[in-house]
Amino acid sequence: MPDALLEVDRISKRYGEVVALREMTFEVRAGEMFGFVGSNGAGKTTTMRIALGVLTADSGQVRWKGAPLTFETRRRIGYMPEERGLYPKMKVAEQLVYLAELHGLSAAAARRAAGEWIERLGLGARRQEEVQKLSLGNQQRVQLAAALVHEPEVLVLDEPFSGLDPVAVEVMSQVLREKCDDGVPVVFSSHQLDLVERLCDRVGIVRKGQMVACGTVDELHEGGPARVRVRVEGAGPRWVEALEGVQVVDKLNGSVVLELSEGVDDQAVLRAAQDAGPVREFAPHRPSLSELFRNVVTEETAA
Ligand SMILES: Nc1ncnc2c1ncn2[C@@H]1O[C@H](COP(=O)(O)OP(=O)(O)OP(=O)(O)O)[C@@H](O)[C@H]1O
Repeated sequence: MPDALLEVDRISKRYGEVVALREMTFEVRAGEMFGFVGSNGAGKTTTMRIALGVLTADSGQVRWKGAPLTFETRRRIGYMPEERGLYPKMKVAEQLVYLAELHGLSAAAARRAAGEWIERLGLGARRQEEVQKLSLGNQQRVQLAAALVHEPEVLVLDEPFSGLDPVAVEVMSQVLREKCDDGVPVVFSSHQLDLVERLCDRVGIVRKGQMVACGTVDELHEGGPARVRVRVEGAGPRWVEALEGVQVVDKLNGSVVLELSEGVDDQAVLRAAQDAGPVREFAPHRPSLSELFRNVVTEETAA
């Protein structure tokens, strides 16, 4: 397993009475895309702000390559804040050149990098427009360019996909994947779980300021109850209701997803299905990230 590049180690943070983070912990490795998911108010933005040094933690530590983050190492992070933070009256190209120079690039290198990202992100026709006059999605493209223009060694992006049209989602996904392939770790938060599942190597689910599950989607499911997806032609729900320790947890395009309690023999379920009618589908069911997330949120509500 490759070494962690960015480590968030037991970070806690309160805002007055509100406990925003409780020992939040995770790590991101070279070339890895890490998806950060959680309900509204779970603590994602707070974590990212602390990782960036925009906000200080009450306790815990953020490390880059094993050493605590310093002002210097923070400059190597490409950040896309949730509140976006562009200068509204500045023109697109001017803004990107300015931000690149702020990160230490020479004037010539800044102009070159800004020009490259403007083209890459499909902003060529907008380069001389004021940011405030752009559509929300285009402003977001500029924001991504701003996070990338100084060739960062790690990318931390707060909801980079929100509000983007499908083409922009693809452009952004490709850019992030390329960065990962170059070895740059990418962390991003999102409520679009299908997208997170499709793009990310690993996922962290945050609940009430804590990391409650972290790993690949397969790892997150490990140890969970067995599930099978079954489609019996022309059969209603009766045959399942008659089975002990089996319950329907989902319905998908004419199939049902069954959860089997420990000790239930899946072959007995198959036989019961065959008795009910012609079986057109019978397969192990791997839960989607949305399903896993729903389980966590349900636990939260029940807690
Ligand atoms: N400046 C602040 N003052 C007081 N409380 C705050 C402040 N910022 C955040 N909080 C609280 O801290 C908790 C974590 O908020 P945070 O914005 O980190 O969540 P989030 O996971 O990013 O949510 P969302 O998905 O809605 O963006 C919430 O309870 C929020 O109300």
